[in-house]
Amino acid sequence: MPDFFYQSPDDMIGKPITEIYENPKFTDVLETAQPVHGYIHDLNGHEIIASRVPIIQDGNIVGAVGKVVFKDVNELYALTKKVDSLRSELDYYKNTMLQKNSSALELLKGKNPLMVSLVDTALRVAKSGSTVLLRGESGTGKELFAQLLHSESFRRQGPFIKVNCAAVPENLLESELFGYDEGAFTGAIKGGKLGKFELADGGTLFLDEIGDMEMAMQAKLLRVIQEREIERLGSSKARKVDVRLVAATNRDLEAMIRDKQFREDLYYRLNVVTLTIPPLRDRMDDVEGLIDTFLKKFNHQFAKSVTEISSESKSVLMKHLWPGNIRELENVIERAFNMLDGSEIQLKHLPNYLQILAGHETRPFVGGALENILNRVEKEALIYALNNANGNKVQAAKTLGLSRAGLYKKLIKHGLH
Ligand SMILES: Nc1ncnc2c1ncn2[C@@H]1O[C@H](COP(=O)(O)OP(=O)(O)OP(=O)(O)O)[C@@H](O)[C@H]1O
Repeated sequence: MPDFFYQSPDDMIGKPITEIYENPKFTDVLETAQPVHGYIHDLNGHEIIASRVPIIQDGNIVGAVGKVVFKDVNELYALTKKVDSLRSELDYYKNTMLQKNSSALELLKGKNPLMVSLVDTALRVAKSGSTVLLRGESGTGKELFAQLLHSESFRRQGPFIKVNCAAVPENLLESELFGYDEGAFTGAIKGGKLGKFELADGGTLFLDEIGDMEMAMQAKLLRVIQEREIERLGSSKARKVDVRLVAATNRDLEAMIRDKQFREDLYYRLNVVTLTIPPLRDRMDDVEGLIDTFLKKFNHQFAKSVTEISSESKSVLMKHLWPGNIRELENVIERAFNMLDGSEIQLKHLPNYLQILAGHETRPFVGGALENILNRVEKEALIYALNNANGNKVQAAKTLGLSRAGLYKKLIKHGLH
């Protein structure tokens, strides 16, 4: 315990506080009667975190108490770092738990031959430690594959850290990935901050939506992949990191390279092993199994016992093209759980855009001229995207990869405006 006052208690008792140490702040509390918690304060050369609280008797201030919460501000910074790292770990375990205790492997095992061989390849690749690029439409299960690559690797005891490159503002991504040293920039937390690369040391770093990373950041990432070391912002010290990289995207990276939006050299570094996850419409033989998985998951989550799904509903689910893939199917089942009161999912528990399929004899892509089929599919995708975005056209346009004007044109064409 540091000596804050450089005097013995006997020398201090009974003296005015202003004679013990220079602290006009402490006397504030006697005047304002307002408690202040957790402020950083220089106490005779020690940077502490303290609280001050008034003592009030019969409505009058009779004194005040000051309490040192952290005797050295660096203790708090160390704690913040620890919390940061624990939070990341917690996210990973929470996610795993949310899969209702099923491992990624259990979930990904399906009937579809394409998937069976993909999971087989993933299991082999998991052990190698090579960088993996996961490709596939949104909602196909790329993150689940990333978890599989981690949990089946020799790094499974290490951390699994995810960064969504599209969700972190461009100017923050660098410090998010590489961290920073104290004083790196205005507003930087004292004591610095660990980046995700360092947090993932000994484990796996999952870079989701890598196609949304800015070119300048891509160059920095490339350097880290090549050197296997990072430099925190504001530091010139290189730090070795032992991280297995898994990246994912639903973007057309090859087209982006042609448009000079994605670096070719980074592409080759990431593309050591590529796993392309098929869209759900190409593996309809897995739909039934997935429905069962989600029934179990939501029975558990909602404490219900839904055991049936009407044949009409089932046939609609087998007919739909699932532009939102497994995420869409999962949402549809979750929505049904919110609607039903009995133990059977019926047509009325499904969203409107699915109910209208009940009258159709076939899937939209069966029968007729290709142009008509594409039109039907397009219309369904529009309805789905709008529905999923709660009618928000800007968001729906973004999901569909259309400009706003482009979306309006298509809505008019299908009479959906
Ligand atoms: N085989 C599966 N069994 C059960 N749930 C699955 C399966 N595959 C995916 N899911 C679930 O579907 C949802 C979407 O999966 P995930 O987030 O892995 O997709 P994604 O391809 O990474 O999507 P995005 O590109 O939008 O990030 C998640 O809730 C996931 O748990």
